Amino acid sequence: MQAGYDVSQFTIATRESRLALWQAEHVKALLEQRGHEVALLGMTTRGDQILDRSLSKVGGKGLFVKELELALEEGRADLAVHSLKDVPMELPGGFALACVLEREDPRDALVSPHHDSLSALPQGSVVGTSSLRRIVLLRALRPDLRIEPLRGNLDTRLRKLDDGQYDAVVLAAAGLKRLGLAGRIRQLFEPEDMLPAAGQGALGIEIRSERSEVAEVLAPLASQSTWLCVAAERAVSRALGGSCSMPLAAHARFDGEYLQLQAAWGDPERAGVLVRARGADVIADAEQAAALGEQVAARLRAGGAH
Ligand SMILES: NCc1[nH]cc(CCC(=O)O)c1CC(=O)O
Repeated sequence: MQAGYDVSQFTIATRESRLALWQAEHVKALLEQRGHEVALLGMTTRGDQILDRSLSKVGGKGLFVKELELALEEGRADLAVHSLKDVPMELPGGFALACVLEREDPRDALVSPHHDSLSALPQGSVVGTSSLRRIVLLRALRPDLRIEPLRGNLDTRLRKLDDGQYDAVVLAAAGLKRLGLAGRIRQLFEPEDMLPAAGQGALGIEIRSERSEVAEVLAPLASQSTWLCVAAERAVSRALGGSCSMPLAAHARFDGEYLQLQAAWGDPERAGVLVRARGADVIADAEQAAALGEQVAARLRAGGAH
């Protein structure tokens, strides 16, 4: 144990969107069940403030985590809870992903006031999303749709849909379910049709690497099977230098022995160019999972991804 830290009491740094607060409260409750005292430190990040431009244009995933990392660095908080999908592949020096919790539904969902599925949308309907991954995958399924930018937290996106600005929007099922909004889902896309982003649906807990006593407290919250899946998914993204400006999808399934990994890459410059690759192997640890991810990334590259 390190001097100067009280290991029975923890502060969680969190963004203040309803989803981020739900996720932080979830981890708080899990730690409290184990007898720890936990406080939340809410903060606004640059990613929450910039709502008029797509993430890929303003600096990517790191925008949501930097302020939280500063709080960890300055000792104002001991851990930060993130949607793993928003966590960059390489953390800055001194920070570590201590724990990944069991994944919620990793699928994308269609929400629409008047239509039951993507295929039921009339020709030329307006679909809202700013995710480059969702844009290229939607184009592959329905080239006739008009895809319009949509940013903001979940509540903002649903409000814009309800205001009539879009015929449908595509959102992560996990966020909707966590906020009690599962009733708004009209269609859950099978991963084969709309391959999820690396880490989608999983929560990751970040700490300062030197705080091994915090890592020990978090260890019992971890899911080994989710850890192996996201190790493979994130390795695909890391190998391709993935960022928000690259349309990239990676999704793994693990049956306790065998890990199946699928990935897709779209050309940001040339609409319609979509490369898919897959791989599978018996996997026993995160290094092997990452190696499988690198293999699948190499297959994407061989198919034209760069
Ligand atoms: N990029 C924003 C974001 N980050 C995590 C989630 C949802 C929940 C998750 O994947 O854990 C969302 C919303 C969305 O993509 O619809």
